[in-house]
Amino acid sequence: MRDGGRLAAAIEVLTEIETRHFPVRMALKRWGEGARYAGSKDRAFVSGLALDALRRKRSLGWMMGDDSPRGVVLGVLAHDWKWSADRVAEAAGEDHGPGALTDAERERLAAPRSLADAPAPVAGDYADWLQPHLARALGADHGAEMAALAERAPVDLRINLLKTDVERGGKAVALIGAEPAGVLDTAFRIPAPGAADRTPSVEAVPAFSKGWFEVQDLGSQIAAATAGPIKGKQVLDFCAGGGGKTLALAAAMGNSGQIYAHDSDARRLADTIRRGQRAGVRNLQIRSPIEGEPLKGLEGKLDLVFVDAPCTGSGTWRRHPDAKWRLSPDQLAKRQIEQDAVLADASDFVKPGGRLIYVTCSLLAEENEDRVAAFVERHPGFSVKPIAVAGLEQHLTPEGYLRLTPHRAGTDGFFAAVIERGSYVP
Ligand SMILES: C[S@@+](CC[C@H](N)C(=O)[O-])C[C@H]1O[C@@H](n2cnc3c(N)ncnc32)[C@H](O)[C@@H]1O
Repeated sequence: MRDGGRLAAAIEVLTEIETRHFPVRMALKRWGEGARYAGSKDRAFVSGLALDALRRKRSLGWMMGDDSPRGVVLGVLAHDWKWSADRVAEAAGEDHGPGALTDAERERLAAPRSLADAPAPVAGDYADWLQPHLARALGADHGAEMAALAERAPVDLRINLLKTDVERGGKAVALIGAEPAGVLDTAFRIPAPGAADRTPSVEAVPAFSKGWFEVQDLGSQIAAATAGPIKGKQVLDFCAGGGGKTLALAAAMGNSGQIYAHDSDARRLADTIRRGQRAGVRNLQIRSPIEGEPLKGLEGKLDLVFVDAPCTGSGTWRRHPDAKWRLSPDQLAKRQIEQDAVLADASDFVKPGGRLIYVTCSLLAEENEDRVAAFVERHPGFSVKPIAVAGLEQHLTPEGYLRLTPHRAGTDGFFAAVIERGSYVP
């Protein structure tokens, strides 16, 4: 495909998302199915362009004086991808392109409106209603944090110590451009690809098939690391989903003790079995809701119950930029109700003296500190225990919670709190 056709395709995908409310992955899939002539480079170009447009929809719309899919796509090319105005004009005017530039578009490409005059939610690319929530959670940094959240994300890898060591694993992932990510020895990073470039297909390398590494955001790896030393322990991953944290916890356990993976959605656990086998995990039991009462008998028995709670995912908007435009105040309120319920349910399984770890990939205090406060208020037998894991100090709040944000930590946004159950049982 020539560039003009690729631009037109990205505009078509964004229009489908706007008018039919499709998630971006589905809109891209539908376009791809109808575009058999498109090669892998074309697909990477179109998806990169559509995702970048979603990341900076409001700020680029402001700069271009046009927040339609076409206006924002032209804005990405000129202001993010740094194409010259002539190159944009040439591509737009090609056969199968989105149509020649208007005089107003040429003018805005050459002299965009200044973001210094834009309201904070426009400059920071988020919905107006989120302003007080983000200002509360991120304080004076919130402009820089939202700018970082509108960037492309790197690909982070976790070396799996059940199958290899950091040295051998590190050499294997160096072949796909990964370098140590910092914070954890086992974390490696492939920088985000630029403009129309593709991320290397990490799952195609032999070391991946051998289970030597997992693809996992550094923030998610650090959230799992808040568990500290857990060799030989009884651990329940209460919201295990596809198993990202389960596998990280299992690696820390070194196949000693027992890890149970549970989720209220049985379909989400299906992948966890396969992933656990590839990763060499031998102490994993899947507790699926298909079994009726999957956790019966574990009440009050676990050393650690890990709750990777359902949340707005506001910390992951670099990877899922369409989700930030779908989030509504109603959904935020609904997630909080679910979080209170899930914490209360999970707490039944913590043994006296054991720990509950509450994690979200949200930046919002309403889903984080507020939920922990509400839980300990209703459960007097539990109290917050400041996280004390070596190497994580710089990412802790004064209360001892983990708070990761894209600008400060270079990760997805994550929150974690350790809550201890008192050892006295009346
Ligand atoms: C953030 S995701 C988990 C991601 C997963 N831990 C990982 O690292 O890949 C939250 C999960 O919570 C599950 N969930 C929602 N409500 C639940 C409940 N009441 N009990 C258990 N799991 C629940 C969802 O099905 C979803 O898989």
